[in-house]
Amino acid sequence: MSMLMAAKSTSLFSSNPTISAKIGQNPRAVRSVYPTVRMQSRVHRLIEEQGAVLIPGVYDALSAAIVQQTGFSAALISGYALSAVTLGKPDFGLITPPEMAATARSVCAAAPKIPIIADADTGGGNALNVQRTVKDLIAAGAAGCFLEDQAWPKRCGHMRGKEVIPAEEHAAKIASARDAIGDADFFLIARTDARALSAKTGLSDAIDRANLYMEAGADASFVEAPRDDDELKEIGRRTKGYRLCNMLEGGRTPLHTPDELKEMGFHLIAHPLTSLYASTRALVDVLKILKEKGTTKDHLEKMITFEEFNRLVNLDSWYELETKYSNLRNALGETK
Ligand SMILES: C[C@](O)(C(=O)O)[C@H](CC(=O)O)C(=O)O
Ligand SMILES: [Mg+2]
Repeated sequence: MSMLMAAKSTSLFSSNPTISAKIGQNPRAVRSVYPTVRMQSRVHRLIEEQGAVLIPGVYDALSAAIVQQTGFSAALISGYALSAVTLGKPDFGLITPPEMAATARSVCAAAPKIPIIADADTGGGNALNVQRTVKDLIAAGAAGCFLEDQAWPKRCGHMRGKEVIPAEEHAAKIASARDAIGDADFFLIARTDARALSAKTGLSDAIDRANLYMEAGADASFVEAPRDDDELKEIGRRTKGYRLCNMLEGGRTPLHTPDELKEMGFHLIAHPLTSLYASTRALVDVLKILKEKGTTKDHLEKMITFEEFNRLVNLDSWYELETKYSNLRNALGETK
């Protein structure tokens, strides 16, 4: 747990029937349920150190190990990418929370030095389901999650045909996630997909939702799929607290560097699909060559070498362990 603990989060929402009742009558009553100063998590610390944290997406242990070895200070497990590598299917609400938690376990083990943020999609149902989902991710070693306000089954934020649940219902899910987090070192990112719902009011609805979710207990907001730089800047000006910006190659939002996005007011810069799209491109290209030519002998530059790959998975350390225990076994045999 972080040494920078500023103040413990207080769980008033579930324990205070007056507040619960008020929230039932008036969604805005969720305001100030949580104190603004909460425990400093690993992700808070990174934001404080770097201003804007660049976070590539991963989808399995190997991609996570590569991200860590490349020197990134955090990674996120993309639901889109997990659906692709697990099922070979689009991000259409097909992946379940236990599948994400199982992936989080192997990803966190493979990249133990960096915080891992998991994509919790809609949290697996209502405010109660959210608690199981968040606790499973914490147990898996994750350092945070996204929780979005799409109706289930959800779909990728840059695809057409999205729907959202009422803002107050998602605010209650955020408050429930905050309760489930308790004192754990876990950063909660509330995402809204409302921008896509109306050309006229979508952006201001999304900004209002982001602010409501912050008041309900999120650590950062994530307005999905803004369409241009003016929208990015407006989100930076009008939403409270920390903000995530999603950089999807081929998506609706223009791509920018972390410095440019920091200038516009963003603190977490997600690149969820860079690894998936790059590895898929590489596979498509090299398999085409193999199919056409029947051999890769003139195209070895398309692949990592045997030596490089073995270094990546730290093969030497396994030889060292093998030697250590076979020496021990031999030494024990000699003392008989
Ligand atoms: C970030 C995201 O939730 C993911 O699953 O990676 C996706 C991907 C993307 O379209 O950027 C999403 O935005 O829905
Ligand atoms: Mg997703």
